[in-house]
Amino acid sequence: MKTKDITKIAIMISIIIVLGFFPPIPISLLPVPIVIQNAGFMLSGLLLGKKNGTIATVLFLLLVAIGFPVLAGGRGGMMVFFGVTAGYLFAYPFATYFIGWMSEKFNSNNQNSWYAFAITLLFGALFIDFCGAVGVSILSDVTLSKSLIASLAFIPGDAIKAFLAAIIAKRISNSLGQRKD
Ligand SMILES: O=C(O)CCCC[C@@H]1SC[C@@H]2NC(=O)N[C@@H]21
Repeated sequence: MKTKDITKIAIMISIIIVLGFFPPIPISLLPVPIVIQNAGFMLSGLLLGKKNGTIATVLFLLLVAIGFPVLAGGRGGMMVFFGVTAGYLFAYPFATYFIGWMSEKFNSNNQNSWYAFAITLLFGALFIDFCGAVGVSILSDVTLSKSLIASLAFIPGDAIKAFLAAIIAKRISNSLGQRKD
């Protein structure tokens, strides 16, 4: 792996950590808060692609697992992977991979923001919210149907994050593309 790739991965992990500084907002419908940090996994796939993006996401989750309090709300440790939000955490690397894979295959350099938005909405929002809702129903006393219906509350916010991630990815890809190094 090149130094450039390692640097990009390190920067992306830092971005995901910084996004975790925004305090989670609890909702009454589910024992799962609104967070900003999930936008980091969208950006990871769009900007770094399937391989490096997934490495960044997995390394971030490893930091969480070994106890660094870098998850939204300052949480960390193995227990979060058995907690009520575990479905979301396990979905994050797959979402990053799918976003990276689809954007590399059909939208190199994130030139078409609408396409980037569509795949980010599909995998970064709907897929994660679905896996998370299934996890909530397994790991709490909320039924699957209630969990799925309540998860609809996340969709507007996650759609806005997907839209912003697509715009940011295009701007960054454009400005890096213009550099001569
Ligand atoms: O930090 C955690 O333990 C995971 C939190 C997961 C929150 C999920 S991510 C998708 C959906 N959108 C949100 O804003 N919150 C939930």
